[in-house]
Amino acid sequence: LARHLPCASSVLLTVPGGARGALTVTTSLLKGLTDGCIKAVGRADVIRNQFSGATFEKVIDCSGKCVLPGLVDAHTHPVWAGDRVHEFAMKLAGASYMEIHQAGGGIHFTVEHTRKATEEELFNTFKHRLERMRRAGSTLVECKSGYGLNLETELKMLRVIERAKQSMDIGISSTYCGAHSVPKGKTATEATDDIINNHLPKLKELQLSGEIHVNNIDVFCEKGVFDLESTRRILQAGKDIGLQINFHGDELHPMKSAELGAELGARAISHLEEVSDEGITAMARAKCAAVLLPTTAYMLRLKQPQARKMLEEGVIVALGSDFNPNAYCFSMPMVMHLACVNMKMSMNEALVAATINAAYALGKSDTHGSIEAGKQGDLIIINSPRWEHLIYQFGGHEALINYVIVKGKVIYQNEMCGTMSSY
Ligand SMILES: N=CN[C@@H](CCC(=O)O)C(=O)O
Ligand SMILES: [Zn+2]
Repeated sequence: LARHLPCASSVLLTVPGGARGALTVTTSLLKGLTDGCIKAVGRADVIRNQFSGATFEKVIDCSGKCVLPGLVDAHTHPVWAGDRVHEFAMKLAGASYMEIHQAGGGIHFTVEHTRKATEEELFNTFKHRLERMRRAGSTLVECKSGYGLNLETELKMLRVIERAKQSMDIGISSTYCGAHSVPKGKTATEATDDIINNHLPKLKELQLSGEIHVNNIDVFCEKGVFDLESTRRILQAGKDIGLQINFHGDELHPMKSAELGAELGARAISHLEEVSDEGITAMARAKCAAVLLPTTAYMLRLKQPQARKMLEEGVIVALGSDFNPNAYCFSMPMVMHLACVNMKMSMNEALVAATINAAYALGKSDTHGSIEAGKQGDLIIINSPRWEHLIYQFGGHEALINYVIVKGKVIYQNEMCGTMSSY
């Protein structure tokens, strides 16, 4: 069924844990998704023989199309109320991200609105955003809390994420990000103590009772937000209750976040525009993934993270949309395009970063991120015989993504894709 699969990239081979893409597969057929998992990948004739007695609920003819792994978005902030389009105008007029933040806008603005919103309102907008992400090809998404900053609202956000995890056909890795900003009225040390003494024990209790299932702990390690010492304390306390460390670091100022993350055994660090050379070496050695966020560097006109140097040094480079009220982008195809043009990644490297390496950043590369027998059947089908069109057609994915399949179930079929290829 599948005519083309993406070709291998050397980056892929650096992924530890035996994770590989479908990229060594020279097959022309993929068939037989049951129990949500891929049963076999191989040549058409071999698979036909192997499954000659089997029946299929649905057979999709992929002649002239490409089958790719579902895209993995390794960094999003999708639960919030109140947009910040007015701040976009301020930034275009010259205000910096930190100027707006320090004047009480930015994250603080969103916190004010999110605290006031009901759980139902937050769930409805979140659901709609996840649907838009799926239509852009994402089948596994990391979702953060972080617009509550007090225990009550952080838990409200985590419950909303949990509800989507249980009820929607999309993979979610959830992240507690109570240290996204220092709440008004508290110092960073007071906020750190509150998180360690109140938030995390409650989280542990809810994890144990099975009410929520949080995967990662996050901190915004930045000058004027949480310094290195507070970051260390929070991340260590999160690790102690079983969460994977996955945090914001070295974005606007060099903080030695990468060095800290490598030392603490972080699974991933995001942003890294200001990472040091030593930080890059430490991340490569510690197999700590770098989650690069091209939309943010673009939107805020930041210096680009050094993707090429990271790749050359063997860092596992992943990509995320960073969807949030500052960077309003749902689309991993757009993110891959920006990564290629602005960060000088090749298209193969960008695809690897948006699939298997992003899955690695979430601790899920054994089950997600590539087309392999035994892995979860998360796929997208592109209406073009060359998969590179997904990146090349900037903003064109709406007409290119023909099907989105999660756990072997078609969850989106695009009526815009007729009989003609979209190229
Ligand atoms: N840098 C910190 N957090 C977000 C921005 C969140 C916001 O501005 O609301 C980010 O990853 O870009
Ligand atoms: Zn972020």
